[in-house]
Amino acid sequence: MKNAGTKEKLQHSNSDGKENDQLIESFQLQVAHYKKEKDILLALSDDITKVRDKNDLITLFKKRIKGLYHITHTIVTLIDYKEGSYTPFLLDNDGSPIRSHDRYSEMVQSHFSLNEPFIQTVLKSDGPISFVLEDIMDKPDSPPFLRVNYEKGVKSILMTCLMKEGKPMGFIHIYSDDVNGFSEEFRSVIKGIVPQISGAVSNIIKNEEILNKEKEKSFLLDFSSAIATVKTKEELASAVHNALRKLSPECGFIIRRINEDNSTLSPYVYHFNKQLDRKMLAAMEQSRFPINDGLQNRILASTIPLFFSAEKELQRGNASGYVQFWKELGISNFVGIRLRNAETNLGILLLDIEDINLELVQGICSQISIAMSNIIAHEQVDKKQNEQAFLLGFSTDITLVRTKQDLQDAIFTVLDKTMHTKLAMIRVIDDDGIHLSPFMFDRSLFDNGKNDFEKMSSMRITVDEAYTAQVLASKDGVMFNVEEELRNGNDYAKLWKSTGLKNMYGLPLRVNNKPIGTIWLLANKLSQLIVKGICSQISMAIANIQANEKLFAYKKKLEVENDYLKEQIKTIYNFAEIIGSGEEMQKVYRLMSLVAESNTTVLVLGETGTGKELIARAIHNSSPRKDKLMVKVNCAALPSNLIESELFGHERGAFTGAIDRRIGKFELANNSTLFLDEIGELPLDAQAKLLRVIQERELERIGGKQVIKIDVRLVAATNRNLEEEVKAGRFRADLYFRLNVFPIHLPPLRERSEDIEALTHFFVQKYSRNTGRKIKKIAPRVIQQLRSYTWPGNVRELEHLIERSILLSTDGALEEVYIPQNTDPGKKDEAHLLNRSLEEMERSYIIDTLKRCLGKISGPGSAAEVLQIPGNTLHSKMKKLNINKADYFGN
Ligand SMILES: Nc1ncnc2c1ncn2[C@@H]1O[C@H](COP(=O)(O)OP(=O)(O)OP(=O)(O)O)[C@@H](O)[C@H]1O
Repeated sequence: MKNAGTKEKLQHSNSDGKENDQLIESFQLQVAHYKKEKDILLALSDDITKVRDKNDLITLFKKRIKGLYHITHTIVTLIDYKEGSYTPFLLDNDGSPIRSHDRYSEMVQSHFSLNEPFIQTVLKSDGPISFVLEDIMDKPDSPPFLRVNYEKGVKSILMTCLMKEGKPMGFIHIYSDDVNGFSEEFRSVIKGIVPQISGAVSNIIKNEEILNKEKEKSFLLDFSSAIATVKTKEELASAVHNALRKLSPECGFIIRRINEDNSTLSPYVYHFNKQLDRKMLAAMEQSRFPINDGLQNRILASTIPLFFSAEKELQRGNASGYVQFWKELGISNFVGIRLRNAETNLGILLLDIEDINLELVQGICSQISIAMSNIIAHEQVDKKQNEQAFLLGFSTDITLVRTKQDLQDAIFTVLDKTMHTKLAMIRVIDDDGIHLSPFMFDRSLFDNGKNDFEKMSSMRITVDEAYTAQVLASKDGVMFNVEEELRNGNDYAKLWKSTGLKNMYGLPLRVNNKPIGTIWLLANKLSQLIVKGICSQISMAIANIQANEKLFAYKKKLEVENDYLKEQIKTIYNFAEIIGSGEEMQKVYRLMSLVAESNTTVLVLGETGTGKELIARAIHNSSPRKDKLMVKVNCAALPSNLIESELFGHERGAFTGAIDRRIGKFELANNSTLFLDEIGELPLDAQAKLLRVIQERELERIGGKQVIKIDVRLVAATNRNLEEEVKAGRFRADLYFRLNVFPIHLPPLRERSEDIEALTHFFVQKYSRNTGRKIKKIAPRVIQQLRSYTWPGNVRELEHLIERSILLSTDGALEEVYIPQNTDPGKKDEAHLLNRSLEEMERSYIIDTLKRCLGKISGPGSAAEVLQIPGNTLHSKMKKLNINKADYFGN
């Protein structure tokens, strides 16, 4: 249009030379103008091609365009079609007046509507379009930035669309403080460079996207390597905090974990940059927030992060205290994302953030989920190990339990201190099999409800009582929720409630699968493993205490009926082959007579050579099983690889070398007695197998499939201190329990020197017969010598000594015995002796001798005779050394 007009003018002014000259001049000016415009365009387009990022573009506006034309500032906005708005993308407004406007930062962050008439005009215009601000700024719907500019002295604006693939992608806004600030040339230049600037902006956006993607990738890589080393909750909290800080410095977070009840969530780890009220925080940490609160359940069900407003949640009626808490902290909006490993929901992540990069947060969440599953798995393993260690400790404590008081101490220590659990009651089933009597309880528990407790604990209930029956019928016990029971009208629950604990656990106590009572524990929570372990230990201990109590009662009774029983022992039980009638052996006979006829397991304890096997045989021979042979296993003599096959037998081909089927000792002893000699020597793995067979009273041969029921009475013997062995971990506590049902202690020979004479006669007779040397007389000196020796090898040693001495005897008389001079125990004593004064040694030697001579000071068989000093001398020595009757008859 412009060119056509100039040509017309040229043709009209041909007649007038001056006018013509002017025209030519004007034409030349125009041409010069176009040339300049073209040069500017060329130079600018050259510069635009070099634009790589936002800064380059800003420099282009700031330095190049501002250098050519008088403008105040330039802004590039981008269109968001989804939102129907446009928003600032790039600002060249360094020295511009509007920076000092109050609403400047608001403008920079605003999204302006695409629907308003002003911007619609720009969109429809073919090329740059300018406006005088005063004309348009106050029209309804005009964008506020027009007025903001005007208020800072800006007068006009030139706008043009940036295009991408034939569609507007944004706008260039150019401002001037002159009402007619935009010349034709300027418009033309801007129009000329718009396509290139559009291209440059597209490239910048693309580059920024790539850059952001790279940043995300490296962020996630950093986070994943930080989280790979996380082992504890604390480390997880700090890894998440460090990562989130990079995304948004003020971002607080909380991870909640789904509780074992599967219906609530509790805080797991968290971090807030706010000042938190400690009390509130502690309350929050303890809380269990129901999953189905309309927020947590939505997060857990959603594959994508969800945005929430605290205010709206409260309006909606979300009753979970945490929303109010968050609001009070000043958190108005937050994002919730589920934490899930494989198909399992672990918990949720809540972020105090308004704007998030979805992909990034999802990446973070999957890393957190993995770390969390690992930590939980670790925690579970630790917990199991602790529980097992705890049970082991408990089992050692229980091993030492002899009395009710011991058991009470052990239980209270363990339950109260370690498990935060209270023993409400142990009831045991009476002999009638119907009633249950209170056995033990923690009185302190019921301080608030003393009367109720007295009333209830004195009640003798039966096995049919509803709660007891339910517990006895259960496999692993029943848990009663105190509140629920209270609502259901359970009379006991009032009492339970007074303790402040949440649950009552009723558990059956069983020995050999036979119910012996119930135990009632109050706790907030109890682990299955611990409950089971403790119950079986306590059951065993109660059974042992009961057996001991019965034994004690029997003993008492026996003392009263001593004479009668002595007679009975003689007539009914034939322990003829056992020599010794002193007080110590009488005690042994009494115990034997008590247990012989039953099927009770007997544990014979005593030093080597004290006659344990002899006692075992006597018990068998006095039992109803006497018609079958007693089967003996020497546990110390079994090669470890054959123990199992020896005890339980094997099938043909069960292992290399198993050519034939073999019947084990257990099977062999069916309906008879199995004597397990030297049981303390049995290796631990064999102990476990033995325990199983004893418990279940059935076995399978190695390599066999058939379960064989056995009816075997067990008698075990050892010269070891099994309690010590249990403590040292060499003997299983549970096996010890099974064996220690009825212990019989055999006294060492040195403690029953009153039997030495009878034993000597017995062995002299036995070996006279065997060797054909008839001994008619034993010198009294010999007996004295034998009584004064300590007999570390006990009766066996005496037996061998007599056998040897007979061979060396002459003339049918035993005049001499060859007692060893130095024995090991003597050596042990040496060190002890060296530390004692001569007087002390003399004193204790005289007391020992007096004891052995049953207090006889002078005359035949007396201490004076043994010491080879006159009786008077011994008397005066005793006086000098202050030896009284009580010293040698005291114990
Ligand atoms: N009171 C006794 N009367 C008669 N003989 C006895 C008596 N006590 C032990 N003996 C004899 O002493 C020897 C050793 O006894 P036994 O083998 O029963 O002892 P033990 O305690 O089982 O020994 P170890 O612990 O070494 O196996 C046997 O010959 C036994 O007959």
